[in-house]
Amino acid sequence: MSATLVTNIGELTTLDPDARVLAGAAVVLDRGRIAWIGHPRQAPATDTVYDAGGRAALPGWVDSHTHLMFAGDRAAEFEARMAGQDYAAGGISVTMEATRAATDYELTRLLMGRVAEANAGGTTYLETKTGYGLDVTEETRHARIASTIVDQVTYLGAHLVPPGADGEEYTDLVCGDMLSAVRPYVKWADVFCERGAFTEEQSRRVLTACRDAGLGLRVHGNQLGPGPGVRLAVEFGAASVDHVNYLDDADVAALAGSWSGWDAETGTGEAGTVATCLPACDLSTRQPLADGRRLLDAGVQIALASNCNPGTSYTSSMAFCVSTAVLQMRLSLTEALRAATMGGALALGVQDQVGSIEVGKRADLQLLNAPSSAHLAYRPGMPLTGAVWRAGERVDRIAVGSAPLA
Ligand SMILES: N=CN[C@@H](CCC(=O)O)C(=O)O
Ligand SMILES: [Zn+2]
Repeated sequence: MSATLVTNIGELTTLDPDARVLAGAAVVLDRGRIAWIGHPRQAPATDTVYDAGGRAALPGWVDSHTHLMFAGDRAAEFEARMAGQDYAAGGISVTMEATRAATDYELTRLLMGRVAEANAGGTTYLETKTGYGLDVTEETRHARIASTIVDQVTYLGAHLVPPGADGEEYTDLVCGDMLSAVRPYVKWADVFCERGAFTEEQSRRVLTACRDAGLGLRVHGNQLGPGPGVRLAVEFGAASVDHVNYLDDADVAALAGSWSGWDAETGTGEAGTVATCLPACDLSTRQPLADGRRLLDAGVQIALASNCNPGTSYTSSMAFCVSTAVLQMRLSLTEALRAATMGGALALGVQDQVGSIEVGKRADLQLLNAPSSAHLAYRPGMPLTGAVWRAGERVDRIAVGSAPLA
């Protein structure tokens, strides 16, 4: 792989610990890493030069919460919701049926198409979950396929008790044979702790078994109403709790307390539980937007993620999440950019590798078709992604769609 100089960058938002924003900068990408940052006139010689033409550059998005391993869609459910029906966890079983019926080839193609779409929108680091298999064979198949395509895979056997199964027996399976079978392919485990999905007691069993199996933990919590998800996540030292739409003062205090050993100035210390806000999902389910402002003001580290899935958030656009966070959640642009990059990296435990433009980190960056990153919120919905490099390679030019019609 040859070294590339990206030069004539109008505004370089590094999101490094000093929050440096450089005017008229250049970056060298070498062997998949960021090798140099500075003034174009001092740049070392490279094989390739890319003239950014005064465009803005920033780190690639880190999307720490997706459910990309699925077949089929649920447009009819979406339309019914827009006509007034509430979202219910039971819709997951519709996707389970379609996904179980898809071949390995079909699932691989669908997942690769979705990753390509995300890359083309500036996402360079992706987590995805299982959770539409819901039996030992299918959860394992989905985890195996996903592990060959995305950066990190999360085991979500505890997404829904499949139709016809007994909740307690199914929880035993999630904690037993299913966990053993998926274990080689996953780094994290998650549980949907919510009315209509898994109870506090069942969630506790899942988190205990998965922790004992050496997996890092995350929780879907407080999405559809107040509940024990946030409290459990903090108690178990989960890396993140995601959704966080309905929080009481004790939930916010627990999350803030988990960050007491963290130095926000330097971005070092003992990480707590990241609160992951999913604004695209909140809009698509007509839930109140997660109160990222309140969480930040309390000292909680937050992430923004797409939650791309066919039920509640069929978009992988992190730019859309960033504009919504600024326009509707009252985050500053810098707070939103940080949450969509370093916040996601923290939630995935890879803050030393990705999430900012710093020498030594993976060469993940995006150029905007705009002179400053403010345009992401200033011109919402516009096609602002210019060029995207992941580990030093361009990934924005793959013409592949995620939803083949035949
Ligand atoms: N809340 C649980 N899981 C997904 C929705 C999955 C679905 O409805 O298919 C979510 O994060 O929103
Ligand atoms: Zn989710």
